[in-house]
Amino acid sequence: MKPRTLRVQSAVTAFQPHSAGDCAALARRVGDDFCPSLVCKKKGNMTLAKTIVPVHRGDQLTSTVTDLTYEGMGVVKQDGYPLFVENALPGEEVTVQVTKTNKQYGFAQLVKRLTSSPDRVEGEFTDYLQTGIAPLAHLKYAAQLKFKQQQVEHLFAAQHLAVKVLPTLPSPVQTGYRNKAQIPVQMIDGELTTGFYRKRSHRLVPMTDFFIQDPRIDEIIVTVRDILRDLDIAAYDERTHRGVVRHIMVRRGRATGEVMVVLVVTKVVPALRQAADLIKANVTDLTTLLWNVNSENTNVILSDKNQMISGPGYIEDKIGERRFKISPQSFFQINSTQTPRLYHIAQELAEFTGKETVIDAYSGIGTIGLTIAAQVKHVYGMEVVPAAVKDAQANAHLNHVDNAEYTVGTAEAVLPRWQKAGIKADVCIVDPPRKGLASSFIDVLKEMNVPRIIYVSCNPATLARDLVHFQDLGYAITSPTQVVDMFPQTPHIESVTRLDLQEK
Ligand SMILES: C[S@@+](CC[C@H](N)C(=O)[O-])C[C@H]1O[C@@H](n2cnc3c(N)ncnc32)[C@H](O)[C@@H]1O
Repeated sequence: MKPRTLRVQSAVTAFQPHSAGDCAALARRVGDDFCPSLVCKKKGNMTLAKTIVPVHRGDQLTSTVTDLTYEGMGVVKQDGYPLFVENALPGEEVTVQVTKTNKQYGFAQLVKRLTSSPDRVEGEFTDYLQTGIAPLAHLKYAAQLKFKQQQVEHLFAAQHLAVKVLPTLPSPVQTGYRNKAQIPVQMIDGELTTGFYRKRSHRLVPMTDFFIQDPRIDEIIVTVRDILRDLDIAAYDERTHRGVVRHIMVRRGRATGEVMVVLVVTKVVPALRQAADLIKANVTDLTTLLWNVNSENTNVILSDKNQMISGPGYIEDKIGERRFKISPQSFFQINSTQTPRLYHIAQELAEFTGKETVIDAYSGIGTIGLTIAAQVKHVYGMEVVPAAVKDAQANAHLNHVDNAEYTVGTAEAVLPRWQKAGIKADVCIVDPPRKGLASSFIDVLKEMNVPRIIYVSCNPATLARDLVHFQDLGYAITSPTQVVDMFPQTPHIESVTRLDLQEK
């Protein structure tokens, strides 16, 4: 198809007669569904503007990138209609071709970069950008840190939250930092192939260097892949539901060097016995090997069915001076060099005196609670994954901590039980997953009059929502938000904020 070439800006003003397409552009500029032009209004012509898209698939346009989305894509606008473009940075002049349009926004592909941003890292990052492994790999690290701080500022401003956001704390290690990999496999040209899914798809981009993972983990994945290839063990095909291996998962303790290999399989076939022998012989630093049997038609990677093949079924790693047992299903912070710094910030903000009863909500394997246990009177933790709670209990023992206890259950179900039991907490540290806190959980914290909250967040959008809820209930945000870069080269944002219940 021959590309249509478009003008970049429409010159319509509020008083000029204009076409339906221009109505759409004007409406978008003021963020309304209807054309705001006085000419239209006079005529009573309230065009439903958002249904008109000013570009079509195949169109080419040349424009300046105005912004970077929270997913790290450049934004180019045609008459106010945003197009998202991979590998395009703010300030760069680009020619793009439209690949897809929706009502509110579209996607376009870079055809040519006419100017380069001073923040651009020279190099070829296409695989990382298109799979979403490292969507910010093309942005200099200092600019990544600024981008994350600004993302939080924008989200707070949108919720009218007057909270200062401190400059992002850089990660000591910016590539090769991930201590865990969950790598999908597919048959490509008859061979079991490792890689990563192209964004918004399950099409595998073949890959063996995963850039942000511990390089030893990358080596182990290739070793395991070659063993599976030699034994003709097929990758699972989610369209036909045939094949065996779905994912290769590897965890490696940064401080201990202990290695866990988990093959996620649909069924345990006889050839896996030989695979086990070869993995044990060739992964010389192997600590434990498991099969995780997942026969469901699902995007969830691990089932709860582990079959132990060798070793104890877990590895150990250290955060600061403490040692932690980590099972396959348990959450463990993936950036081991930055985790102690994140916890230290939370601890400093809490200003413990030794007399506090602390709730460690969303406690995982107990890493936060056990890190602070020596500075407080008692820790109560709750966590939804039973294996993680077992690990937390074992970790209390391992670290000679006798003032911490852990309960299985959702935070929103366990907290009301503790309220009924008369538990009085001085501080609650929350560290929820990306969906943030259940609103009923926040309500119960207020009913229990928990005076101080330390909010460790991995999603500033839900953080902003939850801070508004806390404020509405009488909490004040009493610290700036400290952004901590746990995920270099990616747009993921971790932060810590303190709130205090205000006296009436
Ligand atoms: C971001 S992790 C934090 C874990 C731990 N604080 C740490 O630093 O390692 C969130 C944890 O919340 C758990 N989780 C998810 N939803 C939950 C819920 N509704 N109630 C309790 N725990 C939940 C997850 O299994 C995970 O262990």
